[in-house]
Amino acid sequence: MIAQQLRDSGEFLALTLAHPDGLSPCHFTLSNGTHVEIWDTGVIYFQPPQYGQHDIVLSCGIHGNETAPIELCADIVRDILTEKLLLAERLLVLFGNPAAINLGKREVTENLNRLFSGHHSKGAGLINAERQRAKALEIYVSRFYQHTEQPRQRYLYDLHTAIRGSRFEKFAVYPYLHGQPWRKQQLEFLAACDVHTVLLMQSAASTFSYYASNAHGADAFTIELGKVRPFGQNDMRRFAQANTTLRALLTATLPELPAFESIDFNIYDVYRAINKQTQDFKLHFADDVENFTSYPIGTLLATDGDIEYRVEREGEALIFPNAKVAIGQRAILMVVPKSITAHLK
Ligand SMILES: O=C(O)CCC(=O)N[C@@H](CCC(=O)O)C(=O)O
Ligand SMILES: [Zn+2]
Repeated sequence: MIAQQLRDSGEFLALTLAHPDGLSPCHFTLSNGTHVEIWDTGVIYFQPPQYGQHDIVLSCGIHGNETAPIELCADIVRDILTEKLLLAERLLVLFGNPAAINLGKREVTENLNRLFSGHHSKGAGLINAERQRAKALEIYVSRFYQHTEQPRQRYLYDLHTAIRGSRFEKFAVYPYLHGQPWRKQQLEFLAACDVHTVLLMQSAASTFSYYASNAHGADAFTIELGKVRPFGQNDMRRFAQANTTLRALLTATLPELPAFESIDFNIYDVYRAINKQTQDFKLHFADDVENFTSYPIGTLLATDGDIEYRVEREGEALIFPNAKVAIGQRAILMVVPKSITAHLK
């Protein structure tokens, strides 16, 4: 019944949103031979009869109000289920937080993207749906990657949108690699997605992309596609290149990509994170100040009780400023331009 519905309509997102708290596993095979398994609400696995060397996880809706990537992934899933897109790689698609998507909110109780790498079970433990979901998503990603002993290339692209506008509308966060070189080929792939701005994290994080990178050796990124808008209000033409390039990866039709040239990129080092320590945390710039804005050295950025945070370095720019985060969490990332011709592989 569900299988037939999905084959006809391809509406896995609608099915997910109708069952935000869980969906019984089921599986079926499309007439083109692609095997489909639903592992849970928002969790769908595809295995084509012949597949290449790439194990690809596409995730979206880790934050419920970041709708452009949800629309993009829902379209890809629909096209696979209705056999318009002939998959050539193993693929796991995740709609991260269905209950938050239904509410049109970033989170229900807690920020899901701060709960990975076991953070879901720290402190009070698995006390809410987001903590349980983070743990379940880790299990699904592990199951997907551990399918075979043979070495395969693992990817995870976690698609988001930023709360604010951004001077560079599309950008990626490259998780901390613990001193390993950044991958040129992945930067070329991002450029093909029309993502030319990359932030290099310098420390471990509790995000989904860091988890996939660190725990599974995946090439993993958080990719920001524009600004938060309600469903139906996204100009998807702005993400057409990301859509086309991801589909080319899935169908093994990616053309040879232009070679990495540092001139094509804005690369930034994440130089420091400012964490909120008290309820008095306050930003000293307007809500419409965009990501990547920089101010002269000494400018007051934020106060937290008696603590003042000022611009420390020439060219330092602000990313993801948000005074509403929970105490203890990052309220701004500060980045500085970097040249990375060395330390690439
Ligand atoms: O615009 C914002 O303030 C947040 C947008 C967003 O959700 N970004 C991710 C980035 C994750 C990472 O650092 O890799 C997040 O904050 O979870
Ligand atoms: Zn997000």
